[in-house]
Amino acid sequence: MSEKLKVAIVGSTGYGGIELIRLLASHPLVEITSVISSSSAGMPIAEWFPHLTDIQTALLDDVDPQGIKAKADVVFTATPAGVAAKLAPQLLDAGLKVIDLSGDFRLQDTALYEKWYKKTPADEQYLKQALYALPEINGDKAQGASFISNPGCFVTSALLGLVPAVKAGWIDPSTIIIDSKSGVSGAGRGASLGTHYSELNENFKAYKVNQHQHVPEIEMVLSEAAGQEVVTTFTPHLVPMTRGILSTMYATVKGEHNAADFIELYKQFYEGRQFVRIRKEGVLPQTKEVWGSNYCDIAFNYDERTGRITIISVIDNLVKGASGQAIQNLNLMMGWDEGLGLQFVPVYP
Ligand SMILES: NC(=O)C1=CN([C@@H]2O[C@H](COP(=O)(O)OP(=O)(O)OC[C@H]3O[C@@H](n4cnc5c(N)ncnc54)[C@H](OP(=O)(O)O)[C@@H]3O)[C@@H](O)[C@H]2O)C=CC1
Ligand SMILES: CC(=O)N[C@@H](CCC(=O)OP(=O)(O)O)C(=O)O
Repeated sequence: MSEKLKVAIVGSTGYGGIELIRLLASHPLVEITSVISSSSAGMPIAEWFPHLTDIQTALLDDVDPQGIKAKADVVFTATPAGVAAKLAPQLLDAGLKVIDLSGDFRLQDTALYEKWYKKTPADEQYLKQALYALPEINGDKAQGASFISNPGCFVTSALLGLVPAVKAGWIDPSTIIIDSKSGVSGAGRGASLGTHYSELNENFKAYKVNQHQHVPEIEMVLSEAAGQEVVTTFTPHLVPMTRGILSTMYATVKGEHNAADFIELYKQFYEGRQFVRIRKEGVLPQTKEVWGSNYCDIAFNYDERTGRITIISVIDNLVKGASGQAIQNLNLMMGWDEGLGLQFVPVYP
């Protein structure tokens, strides 16, 4: 058998990094050769995360681009906003291929990044090198890429549900409203006031209404699909569950199209793609039905009284919303089947 591709993970002790380790452990063509930590180098990762005992026995490495290059060919950066903006250029200069899970390279417009992320943007020279890749929408461009920017979790759930209808001109893009609910692992592993148990348990709240950093990313892709500038209303919510995003999208239908027509349109659009499943009419998706998997399940309801379509999508934020999608992008980058190492049946119940 030919040698496996060597990959490294920066941010391996965070939720996205730990999920990369879980998923890549059964990837047939990939070997994790370095797990990296900015705060705990030298420590065995399994000591911190005992669920990795006998699975990932390596010691955590330093964040050292040359050292990473000595061990790996591809590196995932699963780091907080602002970190990859500085680190990815060093990794690229060291000769590594990079897949960044953060928002640092998703927006080409640096002023837009500064406005929504409130961080210093990446150097434009490196921004231009990044390919923003949502596999089912523009994944055909990923093969041979050296630097991929992975989409956001809310963004993935919203765009997979909206792009086919926008591209077909079946909905009025100016009427789109996106209402998303996320499990708390979406906020990462770090403790914060808003995410600890007694604040979260038995609670349900909206946050960053029309101010979430995913707004410009959603609008960037919808505008391209529509061929005109699209602005949207986006409200994220935090739900007291660990994993999962459910997005409900509303829009006014243009022309005569009912739910059955939408089902047919989406089936055609996603034909041959492994990870988008279109539901039968009346079978609404639940987050549990994609838990631990790379699937995005989508359903439709058309209301004749209002002329609006309601589109509901579910994903696991840590898989299709982050690490699974990053591996799907790695597969496409390498020219492999996009589903390699990702064909998990959702965990149920
Ligand atoms: N959680 C989710 O559902 C999703 C997350 N994302 C994005 O992916 C990225 C990672 O998210 P997530 O794993 O949840 O976040 P976490 O906060 O759980 O983990 C981030 C990790 O980054 C490491 N880190 C922090 N600062 C640095 C630094 N200066 N240099 C190198 N490493 C650093 C930390 O580990 P250490 O101290 O060991 O270095 C930490 O464990 C974020 O940008 C997030 O927005 C995107 C989609 C979904
Ligand atoms: C529940 C929760 O807090 N979710 C995170 C989404 C994290 C994410 O996807 O981060 P990027 O900015 O890298 O896209 C949030 O709302 O900020």
